[in-house]
Amino acid sequence: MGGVMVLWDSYRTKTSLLLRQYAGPVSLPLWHFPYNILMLASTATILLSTLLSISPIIFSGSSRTPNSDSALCFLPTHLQHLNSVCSGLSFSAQYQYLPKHPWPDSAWLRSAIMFDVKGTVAIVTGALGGIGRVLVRSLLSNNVKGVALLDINDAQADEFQASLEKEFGPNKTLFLKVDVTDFEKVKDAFQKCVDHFGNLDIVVNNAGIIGKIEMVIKINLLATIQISNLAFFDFLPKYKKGKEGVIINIASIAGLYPYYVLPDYSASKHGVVAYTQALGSNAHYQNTQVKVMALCPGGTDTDIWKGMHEYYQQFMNDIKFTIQSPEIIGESLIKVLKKGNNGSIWVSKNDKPAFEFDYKSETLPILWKQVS
Ligand SMILES: NC(=O)C1=CN([C@@H]2O[C@H](COP(=O)(O)OP(=O)(O)OC[C@H]3O[C@@H](n4cnc5c(N)ncnc54)[C@H](O)[C@@H]3O)[C@@H](O)[C@H]2O)C=CC1
Ligand SMILES: CCCCCC(=O)CC\C=C/C=C/C=C/[C@@H](O)[C@@H](O)CCCC(=O)O
Repeated sequence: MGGVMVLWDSYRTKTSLLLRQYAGPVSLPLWHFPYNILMLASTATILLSTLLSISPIIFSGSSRTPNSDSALCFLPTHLQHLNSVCSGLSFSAQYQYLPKHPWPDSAWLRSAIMFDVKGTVAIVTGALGGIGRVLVRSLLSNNVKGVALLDINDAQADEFQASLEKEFGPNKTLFLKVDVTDFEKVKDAFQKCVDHFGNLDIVVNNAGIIGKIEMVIKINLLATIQISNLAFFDFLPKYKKGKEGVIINIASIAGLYPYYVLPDYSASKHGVVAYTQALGSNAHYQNTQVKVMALCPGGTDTDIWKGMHEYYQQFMNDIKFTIQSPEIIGESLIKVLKKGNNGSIWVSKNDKPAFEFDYKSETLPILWKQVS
């Protein structure tokens, strides 16, 4: 490979490994330098290599905290070269994330590398609930080919499908009555979805409850893991229409902070977040080209709150958080689908569109406030 490569990563071992395996004639391992120095070094590299007419390859390898310091920067004209190099590096997911800094960027570049929702097929679990309905509508307004609606409750399925048909045209949805804890039925539903729509690109694990502990763990955590595995290993790699498939797990901000009002629910959602980050590592991505991300809503106005045990009701007033309208979760889903890095965790609260969760800046101040 001809060119200049600049690598930075908080994980020195991985970076060294990559250098050993892939580095070109000139490589600059910069793991201990502050971000600003790295950016300067990268700028100089781009300028120099452009002068010398060679291709600069500049990327970070931070798979754990894909945030501002994991920016991947390159010149549009070198995209092809980058593509070929990155595909051999298991880093291809990283260039979904475009820099939050003044590197060359363009509408063309973004559209060339963002996940394209148009024409895809999605499965949404818990599709008839408050958030589920919004997710389905949002996918359809973004021109997906079809959505399979999975829910244990079929009471309003016909009515909901009829309203979708009126809004988005015929044959866009397939309702399947499925309990997500019944894995055989889930597998059957996945196959029916593929038979019906011809492919499968997006799986949204949204079904969730508060209630009896066993059911909370089974539905919120176990079923999310089982369905993600089914999608990740069996269905998405085989049936995705484009380069990538995507799994989005709907967790909660109660999966990011210990939510003492609902300890078991909070535990189940922490599990979902941890599982998402683990399966969403680039070591897995390189085998399947499937991204795994989580979206964590804040308190949202749906029927889930009705399932709350009366013991916990007494604490509700202790926690001051705004209850947002479910609508914002639809917009957030599309943002995460298009822009999310593999393994990234997103928050959507207080009626604001999703932002990527950064443990360093978000968790520590709140935990500090709670203990002091
Ligand atoms: N509403 C809120 O404040 C927040 C909700 N969430 C999460 O969002 C997701 C959706 O919740 P909401 O729409 O608020 O609740 P919801 O109660 O309105 O909807 C949940 C849907 O899941 C379905 N469902 C329940 N058990 C199922 C099973 N075993 N198999 C298949 N479907 C099943 C229900 O029939 C219902 O349609 C859940 O995972 C929840 O934990 C996360 C953060 C905040
Ligand atoms: C009855 C609960 C229904 C379950 C639906 C949810 O997922 C609720 C999640 C909503 C609120 C969680 C609040 C957690 C609050 C605290 O841990 C707090 O200290 C963190 C606040 C930080 C923030 O606003 O992001």
